[in-house]
Amino acid sequence: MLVRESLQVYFIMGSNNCRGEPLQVVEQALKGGITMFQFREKGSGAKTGKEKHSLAIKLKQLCNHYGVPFIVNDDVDLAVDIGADGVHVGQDDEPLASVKQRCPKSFIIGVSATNSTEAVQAFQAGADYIGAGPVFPTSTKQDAKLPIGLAGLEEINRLTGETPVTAIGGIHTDNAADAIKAGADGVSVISAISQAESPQQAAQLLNKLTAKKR
Ligand SMILES: Cc1ncsc1CCOP(=O)(O)O
Ligand SMILES: C=C1C=NC(C(F)(F)F)=NC1=N
Ligand SMILES: [Mg+2]
Repeated sequence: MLVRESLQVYFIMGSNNCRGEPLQVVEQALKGGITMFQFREKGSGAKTGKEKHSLAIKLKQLCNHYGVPFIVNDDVDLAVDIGADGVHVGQDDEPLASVKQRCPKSFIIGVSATNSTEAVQAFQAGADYIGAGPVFPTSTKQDAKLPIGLAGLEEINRLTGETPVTAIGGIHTDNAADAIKAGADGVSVISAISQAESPQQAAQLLNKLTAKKR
């Protein structure tokens, strides 16, 4: 499976990001055509321990059923333990080299970058993909840094060579195509799908807006 293709519509969610039942929201998003899913159980009201573990397993099974890669945010031990397809780590998490040592060779390992320096470091460390952002203002991540804008996204894409890049932060149907035009290989969203009236329709529309002209 090519990571670049899987990055087209990358839905990220935790139980505290959605109004409804997490499993129902993710199933709708899968039906709508998300191409990768990240379990990000973080922030106020997030589950922990056994509750988090069992939700992760249920969501992984759902993604497996739809043939969509299942990625765990931050929690490397959980990702390895439940047989996820990969893990996403931030700058202040464990360094990529040591994460790699603890994960199966087949793991997809993604790294966050909030500026060009971090993006180049991730590229040089051999990240399988880079999450560049926040591109636009977002209220979903409490400690999000200053938005880098489309110019910042373009610069990161210029500097990271062949490493796939996904744009994250305030991405919605009105700016998703701009992110692709700025060179991103795909978009990552939380609220655009998790807070949508119909997560399925939101996913469908984002899939259309991010399809690369062949
Ligand atoms: C996890 C994360 N990292 C940078 S911005 C962000 C939150 C994105 O949420 P939304 O898609 O609702 O703006
Ligand atoms: C903070 C994050 C930044 N980027 C990404 C992704 F979109 F997956 F690359 N996920 C995160 N959790
Ligand atoms: Mg690139």
